[in-house]
Amino acid sequence: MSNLTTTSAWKSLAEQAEIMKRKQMRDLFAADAQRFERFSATVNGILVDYSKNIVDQQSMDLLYSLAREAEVEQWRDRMFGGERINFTEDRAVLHVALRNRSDRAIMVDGQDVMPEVRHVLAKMEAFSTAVRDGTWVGFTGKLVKDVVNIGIGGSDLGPYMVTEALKPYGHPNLRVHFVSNVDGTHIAEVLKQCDPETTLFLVASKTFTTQETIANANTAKKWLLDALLDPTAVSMHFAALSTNTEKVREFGIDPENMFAFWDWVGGRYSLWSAIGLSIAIYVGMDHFMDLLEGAFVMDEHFRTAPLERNLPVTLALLGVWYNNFFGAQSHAILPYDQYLHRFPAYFQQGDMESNGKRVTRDGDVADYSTGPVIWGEPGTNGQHAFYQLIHQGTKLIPADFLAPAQSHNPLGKHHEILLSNFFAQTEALMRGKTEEEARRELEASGMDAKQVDLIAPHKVFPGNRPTNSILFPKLTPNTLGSLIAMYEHKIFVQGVIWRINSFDQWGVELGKQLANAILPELKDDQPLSGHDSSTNGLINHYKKIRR
Ligand SMILES: O=P(O)(O)OC[C@H]1O[C@@H](O)[C@@H](O)[C@@H](O)[C@@H]1O
Repeated sequence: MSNLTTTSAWKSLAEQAEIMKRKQMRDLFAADAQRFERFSATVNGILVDYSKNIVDQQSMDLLYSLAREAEVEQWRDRMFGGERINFTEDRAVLHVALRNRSDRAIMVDGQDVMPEVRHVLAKMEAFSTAVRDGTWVGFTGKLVKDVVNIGIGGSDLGPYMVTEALKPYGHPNLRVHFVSNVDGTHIAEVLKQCDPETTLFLVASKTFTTQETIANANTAKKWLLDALLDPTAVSMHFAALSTNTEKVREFGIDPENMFAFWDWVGGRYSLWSAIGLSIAIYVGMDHFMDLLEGAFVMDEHFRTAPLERNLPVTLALLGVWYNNFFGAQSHAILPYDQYLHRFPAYFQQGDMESNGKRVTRDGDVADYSTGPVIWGEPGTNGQHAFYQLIHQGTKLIPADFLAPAQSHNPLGKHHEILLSNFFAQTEALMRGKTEEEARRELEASGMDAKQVDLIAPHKVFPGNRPTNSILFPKLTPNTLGSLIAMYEHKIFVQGVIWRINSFDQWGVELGKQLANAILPELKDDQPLSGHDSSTNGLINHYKKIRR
């Protein structure tokens, strides 16, 4: 047995869960007029209402004890203190340093990293301002119109999500594009929209060795040079965002145009670093700094608030509650804001690459469930697609609903319609509809008794489906920064409780290794026999039909 499931907090939670499984949230609300006040909190203007969860005060108290027993506070302090908590890669975990807006030093190996952080921010400011105001021109003297970020995973998802989320703040004469997939279609379709004379490429790669990114960057370079015919043009149309100076130089990008970051910035936590240059160019450095500021406010809350009032901690514990005591396999993120349409995809990497682990810090295989499957789509689209299963299916799917009170596009009644759906969904998921209520409704519609018997069971909603509602005034850079940081710390806390290292990603390596072995085997049409029969069969079939 693992240490985790034998702790007293865990055992008490298991007993408590059995009690709570017999309760209905609608009864918990009826019994406690203060339930909303008790189970909601606001940080930096973001209201998180977690009252629509299958918990009572006793459940929450036990969850906070679990966090205490798991030493969440100590681990949090070790992260902020620059300790090498990512022990499998022997690295500190300091994305919080990137948005440290105070003058507090953040130390790694006895050295304050803040001067370097500020230096790169100043360089990003100078560069992004020059591109935005037209001081920076391309090889033929023309202004930049299209910025193409070439990167994948953490070097793509963050800047892509944020530039989509902050479109209302975007420069009117600049377009940003994101090329990630090694499928040539991705870059081909983007380049069709661009003119070599007015395009700036940002090659974003922490390692600068990622196969997809280097392939796309080489294609971009060729496309540029085929048009501009002079190798010196590269320095005016390419910048690199990376930790690997050597590889950047080898690729032919001017070190002047290199924006550095450090091994203590994980890929999926890197949008706050030089990887965010596309954000800074598109929305301007002031707004980028607001994004950092918002994250900093959440960092300070996470660092200093007692567990019982700590939002990331509370959200993490509720996730553990369903994941480990109610058998939930997934968690939905449902933004009622079209600008946040990439937010669920962003946290698919953020959460699943962090907590999709089965080996504990002690090297044992966990005998309990760890990170959930993260998924979601913006409301109201999701309502007309997969909410059926959330409402009436056999699976328990805890969900976060996010919405701004004010729209950037206040057209007619659109926003009220949107928000009425946001409020209605969590109410419906919590209350459900009893058989008696369903029957009464059908009878009132004039249906005869036989038909009512037939239809009523299908109209029953069991309810008791847990949700968090996250409501904020407006999707500003500052609020977005806080929201992202809130989820990052939630993931951190869960990783601590599950005793895993949330900061490595060895799980992506095996596929890379095998692809590298197969690539040379695809060169000629010789049939293969060295793999299993399925892999041989597929490759040999491909070789027959590829031309
Ligand atoms: O930024 P680079 O080094 O190109 O990595 C891009 C992505 O690669 C993947 O394999 C993962 O390891 C991700 O965490 C990472 O964000």
